[in-house]
Amino acid sequence: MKKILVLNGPNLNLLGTREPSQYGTRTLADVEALCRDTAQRLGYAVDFFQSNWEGALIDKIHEYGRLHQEGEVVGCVFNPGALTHTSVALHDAIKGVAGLPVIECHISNIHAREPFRHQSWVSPVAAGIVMGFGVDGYAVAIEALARRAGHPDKAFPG
Ligand SMILES: O=C1C[C@@](O)(C(=O)O)C[C@@H](O)[C@@H]1O
Repeated sequence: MKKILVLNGPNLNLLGTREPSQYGTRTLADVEALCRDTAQRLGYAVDFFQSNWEGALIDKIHEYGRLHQEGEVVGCVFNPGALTHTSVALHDAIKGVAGLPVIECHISNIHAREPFRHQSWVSPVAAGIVMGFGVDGYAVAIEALARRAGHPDKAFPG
């Protein structure tokens, strides 16, 4: 079964208790279950990873860039957290593994928030962006990757 990497950056381990008015009450474990269910329905497996460390996220992007070239991985759903707004290194990592489709995913609509959140270093190198749908956005991003990978019949049922 081909894989989708779901990658989460800093502070997303706190989901459930972190600013619930902004991010809701579902935990990262709930997000993982949602991602696994959605991917399984579409015929994919999920590798799920969270880190508060920029370098660990960069290493994962490099690793899954290689796995994508080998045909094992169809893409990555990436919520970079606050690194979205600061990290040229993540921008370069995604650019450096050109070919790995990365869907940038945010729980909140970053454009409806503070001005410092309006800039994303990831957007220019993303295959697509999902934001503002709460944690359901992860499922939307996985379905979008499945469509990209050539299973339009299985994506967005109903
Ligand atoms: O950590 C996060 C979460 C976030 O990426 C989101 O999912 O809405 C938005 C970022 O601005 C913030 O720093």
